[in-house]
This record gives sequence, structure tokens and C-alpha cells, in this order.
Amino acid sequence: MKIEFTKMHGLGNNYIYIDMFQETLSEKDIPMIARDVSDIHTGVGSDGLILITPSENAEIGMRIFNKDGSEGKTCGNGLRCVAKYVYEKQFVHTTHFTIETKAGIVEAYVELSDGEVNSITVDMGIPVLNRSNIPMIGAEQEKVISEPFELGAESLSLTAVSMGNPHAVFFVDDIQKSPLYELGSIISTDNRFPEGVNCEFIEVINPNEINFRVWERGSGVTQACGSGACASVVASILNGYSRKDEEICVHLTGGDLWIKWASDGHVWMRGPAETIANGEYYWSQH
Ligand SMILES: N[C@H](CCC[C@H](N)C(=O)O)C(=O)O
Repeated sequence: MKIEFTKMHGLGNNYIYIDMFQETLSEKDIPMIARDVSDIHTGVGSDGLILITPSENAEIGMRIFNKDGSEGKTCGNGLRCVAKYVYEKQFVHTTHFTIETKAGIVEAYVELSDGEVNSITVDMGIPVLNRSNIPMIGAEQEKVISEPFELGAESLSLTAVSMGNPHAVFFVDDIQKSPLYELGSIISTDNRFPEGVNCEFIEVINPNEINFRVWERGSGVTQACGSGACASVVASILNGYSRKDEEICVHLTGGDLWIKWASDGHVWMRGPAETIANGEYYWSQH
């Protein structure tokens, strides 16, 4: 089965994008296609699969599948790449439009320089902080802000934020010494998170600058995570390190994102999106 695809990345967080206005995939095959196409050895190689779809509630729809075939609900880097794709393909005719994800509808704003897409700003919506809606087991309406999180011999301090997808944020003194590789996978599948969790370690350099590393649910270590960067800025503000209504620069492995948690509750993310390649992927059911 031949599938046309475009490979794109946001700060190195790369996905295989399939235009579902042109392609037809069987719903039951999609998780396996995500696993297969993401494989660096036998597939194209990526952090996962993103489908660009029609939507009845917004101009465009987006679905994200992780490297392991699990479906996420939103994807910040993916949203910027989808916005670039649909603007350049003229699916939309303005620089401001809506994109529907499983986490809800977001507003995207394409910024041009000399007629080319230079950066994209996305209103990522309002973060969810109640434990039960992260989701995380425990008391219903409580927030999880710098809560002791025991993990074997480790005693961590957890702040949990959902951007429509779950994030466990931990503060470290030195990002180079974060236990990302030792603990990321364990935390991401800890049974205190019934749906798993994206796990971020952050070092607050100053109120307007954060170093960031991520172990993504379903994909492992990635170069960047847009929704994770948003969750990290929310966590920094909740813990009194940063302030609302200020643009905060998040230094991810793959580059910088600019994030603002506005006093109206909405979180804004601004950053780049790049097209790597177009191609044909030959997939066979197995
Ligand atoms: N890389 C994405 C997040 C993917 C989230 C996915 N790993 C999940 O299961 O929630 C981003 O830029 O926001």
C-alpha cells in the first residue's frame, strides 16, 4: 500500500504527516502504521505519526500517534507543523484559523516573513490542574503542585499539568544532571497516572528562561515537546519561579520556544516549523 507523506519537525520533534484529504487509511491499521513508519531501521523514522484531517468543528483536524502506536490528544510542535502545511497548501486562506484536536479546538496564527512562513503562534488553551483531570489517582479536586513523589529510593517533587495531554514536571538544579534516562520511562508508565504521562525535567535559569528535557509518553526522549514546554511554564509559575503575562523562553534540546501563560488563563506558544521531505511510504499489513 503506497502512502504519500510529508516529514516535518518542530525543533527536532519530527513526525510523519499524512494528508487525509488525499489518503484513506483503515482506522484499525493506524496504530500499526504509526509504529512501522516511525521505525528508524525499517520505516521512515520519526517520533510518531500525525494525520491532517477534515473537521466539522474547525477549519482543520489533527490526530497524533506516538512511536508506539498510542494516540495522544494534542501536540504543540505538531500543531505548528500542521499550521504551516495547511497554509502553504492553501487549505486555508488566512493566517489565522482553527485546528481541532482530541483535546479541543485551538487557534493558530501563521507569521510570515517575505511571504514565507517564519513562525507560528498557537493558543494552546487553558491548562487543567485538578488531579482527577490530569489524570492522576488521588483526591478529586486537589491540584498537584510540588507534591512529594516517591519513586524507589528517589524522593522527587511533582507538579502535574494537563494541556489536554498529561505532563509530570520536576524541577532540577542542573538540567545536565537530570535523571531523564534513569527515571523518564519509569515515571511515564507509573500506575499513579492511569493514562501514562509525559515527563519533563526543568531547570529555572531565571523567571524568563527555563532549560527543559522530556521523556514523552509513547515515544521516549524527544528533541522537543511543545505541550510539555507549555506545561513546564505553567508549573514554573505555579511554583512562584516565573510570572503570568510574560513570554518565557524555554530551551529545549532542539531549540527555543516562547511560552506565555496569560492572565485570562490561556497558554500561548510561539516557535518554528520546518518541512524535511515529501515521499511515498510502502506499507503492508502484517
Ligand atoms: N511532542 C508533542 C507531545 C506529544 C504528546 C504525546 N507523547 C502524548 O502521548 O501525549 C508536543 O510537541 O506537544
